[in-house]
Amino acid sequence: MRLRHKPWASEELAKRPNLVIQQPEQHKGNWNNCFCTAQPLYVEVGTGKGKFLTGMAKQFPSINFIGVERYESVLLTAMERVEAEKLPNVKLLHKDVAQLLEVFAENEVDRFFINFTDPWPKKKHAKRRLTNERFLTIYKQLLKQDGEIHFKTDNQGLFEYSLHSMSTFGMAFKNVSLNLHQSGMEENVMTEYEEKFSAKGMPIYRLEATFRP
Ligand SMILES: C[S@@+](CC[C@H](N)C(=O)[O-])C[C@H]1O[C@@H](n2cnc3c(N)ncnc32)[C@H](O)[C@@H]1O
Repeated sequence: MRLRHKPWASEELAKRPNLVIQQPEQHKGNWNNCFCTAQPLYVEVGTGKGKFLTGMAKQFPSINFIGVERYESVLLTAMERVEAEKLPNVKLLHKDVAQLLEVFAENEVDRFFINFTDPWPKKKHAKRRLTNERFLTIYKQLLKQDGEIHFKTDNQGLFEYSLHSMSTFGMAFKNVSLNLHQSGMEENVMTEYEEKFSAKGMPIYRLEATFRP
């Protein structure tokens, strides 16, 4: 992702504390209190500019959504998008996914979405992939008993790596697709990157996975 440095981003994000949660650690175990309604909690890691999050929150008002993103300049666009739609069921966190154990309690999350995460193709960078065992350990602790991970990517290498990484971790799969847009799946909300890659004719890979089959 090409990042445009926005030195004012931090200040802008801090002006919307009801949307961009400033000290998320304080809400650990009580995220439902941050929303108008107590309902299932879905978290998108590496949310980017928030297109998927916003689309999902509109489509599923009876779910609470949190988007996690480590770059403020990107999160700012997500914030503007969510604000424009006036969505009561979305919050944003400026955090690295590696820090999520500080922010959520065990069994607090119903679903994680990992969309078009950076593939980090070099072997020496494998630990940075959001489907590496380092991150799976975190998701496992935070997910409820029947919680799921939904993963989409355009990158065949990352998809194969993730299937291997998740199955080595003992996870079970369902609804695996090697060409999502030809699979007839309804209700697919496209992400920013998904739109870009599918417009170029690239197949989109997708899977759903659980830790406790
Ligand atoms: C390639 S973009 C995809 C954005 C969006 N999910 C989409 O599909 O359009 C990946 C995003 O994940 C974020 N990201 C990658 N690793 C992260 C991490 N460890 N913690 C938080 N965000 C991360 C990046 O900053 C970037 O915004």
